[in-house]
Amino acid sequence: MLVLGIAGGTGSGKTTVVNQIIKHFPSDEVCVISQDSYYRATDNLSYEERTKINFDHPRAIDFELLVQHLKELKQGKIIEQPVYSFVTHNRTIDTIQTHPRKVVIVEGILIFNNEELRNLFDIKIFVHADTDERLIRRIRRDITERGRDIDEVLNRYQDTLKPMHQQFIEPTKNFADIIIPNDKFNTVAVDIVRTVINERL
Ligand SMILES: Nc1ncnc2c1ncn2[C@@H]1O[C@H](COP(=O)(O)OP(=O)(O)O)[C@@H](O)[C@H]1O
Ligand SMILES: Nc1ccn([C@@H]2O[C@H](COP(=O)(O)O)[C@@H](O)[C@H]2O)c(=O)n1
Repeated sequence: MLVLGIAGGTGSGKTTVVNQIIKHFPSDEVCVISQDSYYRATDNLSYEERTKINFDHPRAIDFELLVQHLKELKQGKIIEQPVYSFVTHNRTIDTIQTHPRKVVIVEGILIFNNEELRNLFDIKIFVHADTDERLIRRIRRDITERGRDIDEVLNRYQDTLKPMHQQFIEPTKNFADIIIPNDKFNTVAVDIVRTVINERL
């Protein structure tokens, strides 16, 4: 099994890069785990209280469960990956059965921040896009796909997202084996990653 970690700031294009990588592999050879699925369950909080959570701080993530699940996949076990709702800001009651595959990809903003998780990756990739580009993408995506309005996105950006990115995400670029510049769609970099995967398998 080859485990890839793909990190990068919000809107850098992690999900897009993952989708470009996996479309060239048969579906029974690759699986994806998203850090977003592992936001902590907060059933004890009201919706109003959940909107105030700092979702860009490492403590918002259930790294214990994420590490446990990745270890179980490595042991050949099937896991129940949680399903998270960006609309309710909470885990849903659903899970996705995720099977161990030859290639396992873990993607998320903070995955290189946790040492135990970081040490489970065979290849570490950081997707980079400029700050203004990421903010533009985030505004578009969160309004069309995540049920937000412009004030929500900009307030969150100023209050937590930008400072947390500088403190917890950008420094982890130093852990990367490969940095993908993704201000424009970068098919060359994706081809290189696919070649590296094929060579290692
Ligand atoms: N290279 C790119 N050029 C233009 N838009 C992009 C690029 N990569 C991703 N996007 C768009 O930006 C938004 C955020 O991308 P996404 O892959 O979801 O980022 P992330 O997973 O890092 O938050 C999506 O709407 C996606 O289509
Ligand atoms: N309820 C939530 C939970 C997280 N976020 C934001 O998601 C970003 C990480 O996801 P990406 O797909 O963009 O990597 C992160 O920056 C959180 O602020 C949210 O808005 N609401």
